[in-house]
Amino acid sequence: MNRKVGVIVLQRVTAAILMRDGKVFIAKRKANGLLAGKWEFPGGKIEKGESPEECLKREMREEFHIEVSVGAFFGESIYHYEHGAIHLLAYYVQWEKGEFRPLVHDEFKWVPVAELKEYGFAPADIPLAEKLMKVLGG
Ligand SMILES: Nc1nc2c([nH]c(=O)n2[C@H]2C[C@H](O)[C@@H](COP(=O)(O)OP(=O)(O)OP(=O)(O)O)O2)c(=O)[nH]1
Ligand SMILES: [Mg+2]
Repeated sequence: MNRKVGVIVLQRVTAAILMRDGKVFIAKRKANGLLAGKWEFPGGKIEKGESPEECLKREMREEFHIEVSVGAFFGESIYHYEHGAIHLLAYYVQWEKGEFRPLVHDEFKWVPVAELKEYGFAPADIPLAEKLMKVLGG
């Protein structure tokens, strides 16, 4: 369920922290639409009756054509955009099968954690990227 904070409703959104060989998977949002051209940890809005884990599996299938398993909770961030407030929930995910195919993003990349600061992330992601650099950035 989305959480109501006073009159504000937080839209719950999942984000995947997917690592391979010390690099993390990030994706660039489309050049048009919300947060155009910003980098993000891919995922999406949690639908009614869905757990965050189920949401991430669905989103990674819909957006990259891959199957993942979802591991530990990594961290969260609340951000108030003009288009609404979001509660971003990040989980470690593991690739299981399928070839990466960007179906809704303009681009994706595997980047060394220490280089995350060079990318223009969606504002809600910045605390998560910073946490990742602190935990894994070496
Ligand atoms: N997936 C994702 N969304 C993010 C991140 N950071 C961030 O601010 N957002 C915002 C953008 C949107 O306001 C909201 C939902 O993201 P989304 O556009 O991926 O939602 P979705 O996949 O369910 O797509 P749609 O059905 O709305 O088209 O969360 C992030 O790291 N990952
Ligand atoms: Mg999405």
